[in-house]
Amino acid sequence: MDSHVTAAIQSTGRVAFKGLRPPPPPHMALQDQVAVVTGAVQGIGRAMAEILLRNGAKVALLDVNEAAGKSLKEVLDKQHGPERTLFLSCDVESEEQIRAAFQRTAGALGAVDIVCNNAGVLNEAEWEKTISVNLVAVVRVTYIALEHMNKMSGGRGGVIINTASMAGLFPLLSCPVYTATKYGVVGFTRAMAANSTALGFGIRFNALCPGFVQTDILDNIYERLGQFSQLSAETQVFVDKGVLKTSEVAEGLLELLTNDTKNGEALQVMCSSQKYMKFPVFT
Ligand SMILES: NC(=O)C1=CN([C@@H]2O[C@H](COP(=O)(O)OP(=O)(O)OC[C@H]3O[C@@H](n4cnc5c(N)ncnc54)[C@H](O)[C@@H]3O)[C@@H](O)[C@H]2O)C=CC1
Ligand SMILES: CCCCCC(=O)CC\C=C/C=C/C=C/[C@@H](O)[C@@H](O)CCCC(=O)O
Repeated sequence: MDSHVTAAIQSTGRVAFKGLRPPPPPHMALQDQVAVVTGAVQGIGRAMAEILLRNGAKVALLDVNEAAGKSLKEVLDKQHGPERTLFLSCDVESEEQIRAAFQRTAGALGAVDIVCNNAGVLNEAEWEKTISVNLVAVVRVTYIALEHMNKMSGGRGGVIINTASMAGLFPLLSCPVYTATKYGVVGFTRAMAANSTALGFGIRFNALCPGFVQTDILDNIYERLGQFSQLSAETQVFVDKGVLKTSEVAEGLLELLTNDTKNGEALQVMCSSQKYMKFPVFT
């Protein structure tokens, strides 16, 4: 039986039907934790911000899209109260803007406990931009986050979750550069996790690897694939097999945040299941 249904029966004493079931109880571990989410105003990032807020965290929403950021903040203020979120216009390609965003978050919401490196783009024609946002910026944000969170330099530790993709585990032939960035994110995450254990950062690092998700990234696939657009039909075949809702990806985030046994893992989020990637062991 679905575990949410089981939980609903236990908490209400009656059978809850799918679609009518009450929301799961909040994870107390996230209560009043301070999270920074990049690419937070729409798509997967927005669903991440929403699940964090529902579970009691305070969230700094970082994004380049100022108009969408301001209107999302208005919506979230009504649901959770104005003191629970902060919208910060921030381009993750700018070290200066990231530093300012972390300072403002710490000042307004408190010391940062959680970072979700989620901002990403897919444009095989502008492939240098794709590497810059999807991989270089993940490293940049992570190193600035370490200055705030590393237990070895006065921080209090925490969790960093990087949004990779199934394309970081299995190559998507229509977008080789996007695939390379996501393999890079998985590799960086695993290396930082091992570093953290070796050097005592007190920070867990994990990668979230969704399959196709219903967001704007799936619009205009043909244009996004540039010289590989002839393969768009092949990619569309994969898309037609099933597309996730952003809320399903957010459930994967919750698992990685709250399961404190996980460090250096890549969680595959697919339509039929969630499972941890089994990596070969190097001896
Ligand atoms: N939609 C999908 O099928 C999948 C998406 N992903 C990954 O999930 C992440 C989120 O993507 P989606 O929600 O699908 O896309 P989306 O396009 O809906 O959202 C991306 C967000 O990132 C922001 N952003 C882009 N460049 C930025 C920058 N330089 N600085 C700050 N913010 C920036 C955008 O303004 C937007 O709000 C990306 O890393 C993507 O690669 C992973 C697997 C599947
Ligand atoms: C061109 C649009 C890209 C959208 C952005 C993404 O990151 C999409 C996700 C990329 C790849 C998805 C692959 C999904 C594969 C699964 O359907 C399955 O074939 C993999 C099964 C692996 C397993 O079960 O071991």
